Amino acid sequence: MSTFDDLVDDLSRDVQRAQPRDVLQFCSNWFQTRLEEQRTRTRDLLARSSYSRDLPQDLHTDKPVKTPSHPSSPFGPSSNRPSLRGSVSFSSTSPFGTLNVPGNALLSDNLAPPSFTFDGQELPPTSPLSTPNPTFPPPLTNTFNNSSPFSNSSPFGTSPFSAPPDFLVPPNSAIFARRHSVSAESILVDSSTDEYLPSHPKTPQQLSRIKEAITNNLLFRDLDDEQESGVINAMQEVLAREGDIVIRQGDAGDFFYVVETGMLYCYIRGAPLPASWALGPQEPEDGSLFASDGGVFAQNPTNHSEYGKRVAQCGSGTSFGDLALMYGHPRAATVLATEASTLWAIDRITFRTIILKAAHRRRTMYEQFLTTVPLLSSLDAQDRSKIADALTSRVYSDGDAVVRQGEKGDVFFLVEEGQAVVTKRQEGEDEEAVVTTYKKGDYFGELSLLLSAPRAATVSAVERSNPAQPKLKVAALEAAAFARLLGPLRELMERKAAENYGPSTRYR
Ligand SMILES: Nc1ncnc2c1ncn2[C@@H]1O[C@@H]2COP(=O)(O)O[C@H]2[C@H]1O
Repeated sequence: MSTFDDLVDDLSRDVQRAQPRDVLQFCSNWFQTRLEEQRTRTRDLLARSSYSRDLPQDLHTDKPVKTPSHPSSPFGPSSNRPSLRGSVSFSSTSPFGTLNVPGNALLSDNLAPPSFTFDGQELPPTSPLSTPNPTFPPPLTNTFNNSSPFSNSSPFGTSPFSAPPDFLVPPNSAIFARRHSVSAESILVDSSTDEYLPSHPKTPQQLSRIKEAITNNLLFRDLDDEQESGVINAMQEVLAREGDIVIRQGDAGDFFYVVETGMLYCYIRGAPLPASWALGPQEPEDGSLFASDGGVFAQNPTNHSEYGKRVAQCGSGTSFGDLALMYGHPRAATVLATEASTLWAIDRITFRTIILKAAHRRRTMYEQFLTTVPLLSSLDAQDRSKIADALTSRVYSDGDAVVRQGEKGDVFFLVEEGQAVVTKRQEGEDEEAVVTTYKKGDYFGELSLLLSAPRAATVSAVERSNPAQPKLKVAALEAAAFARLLGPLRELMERKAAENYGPSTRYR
């Protein structure tokens, strides 16, 4: 098949899938994106390799246009995937598979790959946007290399799975790293607004179950009401049986999942992946949605004989499956239901056009704010982006305390809007005295984190004299993120503490 034929097939499939209102614009964007992606990949490969013979053939020159020997539908073959998966189909054989459609060009050029290790340890994949998993098992020792994820003995000859890097490059270190922030890598969000978003009607009971499941999920924190209902509308209830393989490592990303009930384990195995996996997800013969692992995991839950080492677990309220959709990589891990689980699946388009876009908007807003914070002026834009991704906003009513003297401190705050007042009770005194006030761009709450000591003062929202003034709004940074992201500013904060606070602080 010629490159032209491949392109037309892929475009047709994507037009059919996206059902754009403005078809011409969609096609124009589509080709433009493809062109940019191909050029980017060529540049990347050239940068990595001094020998052009290492480049995949399609990056040198297009294959000649051939007249099809038989008439075929411009919309190509339809997916034979089960219903859930069938709603977004992928070509597993085309080097221009649909992961590279407009809006899915997730990897931009000139990216410094994020750190793959943390505290000297290699870490399993964790989404920067997902709810942190408190029960994370021990760190994974990564055994991946940068060659194809699939076995070289692939029976598929020149299939893209055994070819040199393409858009389906094997997951690089980025995928496996604990991502401390989205901005460690560039994520291009979909610009198109005319994407067709699926809608699956829900009963009131289902709606309240979903609401409950997403309450503490960070991925949903940036959504306004309309966006949230768009996502909820698009969700499909999926029941996974014990032993079902919901996601298999190396497959293309199609859905993102929120766990309502149940438990799933994530496994990673070293490369090369079995050649048979290159065929993509196989439809289970018994007609069920997911293939089963046949109970193998029960024999050794921490080390699956086929899927590798257990690296994470996902219980109620958590989510998984976002990385491949965000970064355009193959699935970084296999996710297996260890008990009957109720999941809510969100398709790739909805995930990207609503959830990622909201996250992106939020990040831009924080990045802008952080440029106004004097404390952070020595940091570069990338460092500020990382901080932006770790922040969450909180708004306080007049008089409400953000932190109280004597309490344990595990959060650092930046004032986004409004004013705060600091009061402190000195030793031997009953009365609290006002010691200072804070305005936009100021920070507080660093002392207890720096000193591992209780809060040294109480910080509250001021009583506003004019209700038209903004309420106190602060951006909160959890202790772990504070240590990680503001570590370089420790000395500066200590010096400021010595200058600004009374003798009760150790820095004086
Ligand atoms: N005089 C002060 N003494 C101690 N903390 C102060 C003072 N003025 C402002 N603060 C801030 O109030 C915060 C209370 O929580 P932390 O002790 O974590 O960090 C403290 C400082 O950021």
